[in-house]
Amino acid sequence: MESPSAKSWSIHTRPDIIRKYQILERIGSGAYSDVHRARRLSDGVIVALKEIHDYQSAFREIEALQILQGSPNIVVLHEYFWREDEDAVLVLEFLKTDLATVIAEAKKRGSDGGESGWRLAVDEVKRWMIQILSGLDACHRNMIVHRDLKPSNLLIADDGVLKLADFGQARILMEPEFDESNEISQPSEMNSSDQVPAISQPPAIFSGTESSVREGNRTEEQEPISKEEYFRALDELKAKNSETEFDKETCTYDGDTSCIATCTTSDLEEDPFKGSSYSYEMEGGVPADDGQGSLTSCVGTRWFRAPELLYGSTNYGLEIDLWSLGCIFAELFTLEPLFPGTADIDQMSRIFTTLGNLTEDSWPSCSKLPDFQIISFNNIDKPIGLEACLPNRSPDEISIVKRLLCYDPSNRATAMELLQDKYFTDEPLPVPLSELHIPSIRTGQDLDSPAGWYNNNESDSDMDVLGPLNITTRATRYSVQYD
Ligand SMILES: Nc1ncnc2c1ncn2[C@@H]1O[C@H](COP(=O)(O)OP(=O)(O)OP(=O)(O)O)[C@@H](O)[C@H]1O
Repeated sequence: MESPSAKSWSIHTRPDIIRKYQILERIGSGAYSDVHRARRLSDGVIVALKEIHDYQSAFREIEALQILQGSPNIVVLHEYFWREDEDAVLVLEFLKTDLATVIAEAKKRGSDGGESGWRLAVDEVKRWMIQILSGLDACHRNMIVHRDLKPSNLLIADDGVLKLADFGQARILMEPEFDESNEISQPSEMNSSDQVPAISQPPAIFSGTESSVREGNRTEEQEPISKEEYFRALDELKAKNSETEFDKETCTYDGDTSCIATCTTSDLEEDPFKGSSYSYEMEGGVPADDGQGSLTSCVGTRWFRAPELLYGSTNYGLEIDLWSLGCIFAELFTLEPLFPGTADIDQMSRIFTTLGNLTEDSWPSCSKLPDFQIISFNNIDKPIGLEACLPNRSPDEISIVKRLLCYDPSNRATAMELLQDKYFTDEPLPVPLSELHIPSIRTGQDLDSPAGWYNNNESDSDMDVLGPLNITTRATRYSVQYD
């Protein structure tokens, strides 16, 4: 596969795009995408053109965004261009900044001796949290698991509206309930081969238009569903997943998408503690979401990755996003990443050091996780505890993070449940959007990726306090101990 940079010029040569958009500067790039700011010629509106160099990511992003259109906290997809022989180009609403920048700026204000010190005001934090929860609730109501939630994927508009973005790793776990009143209208000019939900082959010609973008069929206004209903649906899904027929049509190989490494036995064959092991991209393509209904554990960004993914689970659910959310909320409270692991085992060590060992007591059936028998950690007698990681935060704030960072995924609070938490109706009330501090720029760096962070920060790891780790390797098993 060509590198993104090798292809990034191609958008300038696409007549279908330059006929409608004046391409301005490149504003960002991800593992498999280049993003340009552009002006829509018809009305001068500024948009973001996201050129995706990977078929699977493009497919996933378009599919998820079409389902979620209409949800206020999801990035708007205006239209897209996709021809068989070219990269997909998504026309997205342009969003000036992101939550990583909000956190970085607040931290900078603190270090500059600003009055708010090293924290975001509680009423602002609440407004950010509500928006993130609303966006995630929309995803989960549609059985879409985002799989890469992190502050830099939470984009922010000028008016303070926060939107979940970067759905390149998203998966639809099952079709949302069919609701006739929200039936998707296809544009008259599209024939059946153009219909995105049926993508299982490389696209013929896709040029979605605003009118083709599916109305979000479940939004915030919908009736809350109970946790029981939610997990019943999930159980049904998992049962369905185990049937080999499941998902044959839509499950294909990730290939070399922006897959972030997980703790698999193959990782362990290399030294997992190499300080520079920040290269997550899989070489040669890893079979992922294997077409047998299993999902890949190779998703997300390490710091926000749930324990079940670190242990190689391929049968996970929406709850992996809830773990990421717990990490994001903790970071909003402290302005520091909660578990900034330098490698997957270091990631696990940080989690266990804080929350205690993962055992059958904390998560019945955890020993069935694929890599559970392969890696063993020393017994941690006195975990640090989340309270210690969230100094000077209120019991309600700590409780919210605790409700998300549960080992047993079924114990994690859903986004909908958290939206009803009294924390959001207690004083101080969330500020109106207009009172949020919106950074005027984006840091331009993926501050919540290990590479970005380590380029910019001294390590203040709790592991430094604990001393170096000892790793004992046995034939197929790793044992991790603290000195
Ligand atoms: N709608 C948008 N408005 C403004 N900037 C955007 C928008 N979408 C993406 N960007 C910018 O482009 C960068 C890359 O986009 P994105 O994260 O969606 O791509 P990716 O290839 O999926 O990234 P990753 O490697 O993090 O998975 C973002 O960090 C952001 O700076």
